[in-house]
Amino acid sequence: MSLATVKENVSMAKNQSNAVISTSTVNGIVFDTKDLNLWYGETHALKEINLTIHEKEVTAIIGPSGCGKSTYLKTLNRMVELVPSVRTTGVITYKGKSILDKAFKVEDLRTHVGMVFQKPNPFPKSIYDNIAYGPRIHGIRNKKILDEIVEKSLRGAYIWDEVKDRLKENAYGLSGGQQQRLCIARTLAIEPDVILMDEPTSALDPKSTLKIEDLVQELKRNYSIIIVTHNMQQAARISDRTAFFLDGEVIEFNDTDTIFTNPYDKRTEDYISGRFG
Ligand SMILES: Nc1ncnc2c1ncn2[C@@H]1O[C@H](COP(=O)(O)OP(=O)(O)OP(=O)(O)O)[C@@H](O)[C@H]1O
Repeated sequence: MSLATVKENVSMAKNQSNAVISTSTVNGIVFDTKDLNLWYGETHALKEINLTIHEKEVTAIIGPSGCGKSTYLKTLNRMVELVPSVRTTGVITYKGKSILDKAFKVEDLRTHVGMVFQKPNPFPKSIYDNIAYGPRIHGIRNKKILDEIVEKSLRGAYIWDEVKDRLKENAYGLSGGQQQRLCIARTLAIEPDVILMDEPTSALDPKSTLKIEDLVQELKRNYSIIIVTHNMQQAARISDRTAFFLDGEVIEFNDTDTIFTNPYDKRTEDYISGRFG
């Protein structure tokens, strides 16, 4: 049984219990955020956020340090709930279903929404086991199927040729750039729809950064990608739409060309031209 079949069965079971994750988007929108506010204790970190994330596009989130970029990203897979003092108001829908509802199981959400972090964080396991980890959790034990998933995921993250002869070696033996592509492959192995990337290249050298940027361009054929970046050139190079955050608010959200060539808000212009941040 493939991972896709396992997920389909889970989805069908959910169907019967009324908490469905649909496979199709509503008007090509994967995530729709309406009037989202978030507080960490007394800190009002997100203020009236309204944003739509479109299918099979790259959406960049830019803005100065502390403006709420990572917080927003982490609301989309509900990782932010790990902070005990967090409180939210407003609505986020994923393919039409409200994900902040308690009825929406966070484990289901995370099989559809993968995440790649700033620092590559492979498990202290072999390259093979890093990729097979998620599918095994989903109950896949068949060696042939696992082999196929491992190869497909590593190919998908453009690292197969570099590691195919050393799958049994510990992932810590890879370079930083290779580790980050391995982590992307690990995300692909759970067959998500959406990949969240929180400054995925900030710990990498320019060559590895370009490889990840090329990879993102390839991945958007099959996935919707949301990337937080401090690197303005990167946002301009690889994204279709860009949201500019400032002090917890979305100041401007538009197609990337417009944001970088003809922003309507002076604060966006000042930020992208390096006057602050
Ligand atoms: N776990 C937390 N507990 C309390 N406050 C937090 C927590 N995480 C973030 N904050 C606060 O929320 C605000 C937004 O932080 P966030 O990390 O989302 O910003 P950011 O734009 O991603 O910053 P950076 O670019 O520096 O990573 C900041 O004021 C920050 O101090």
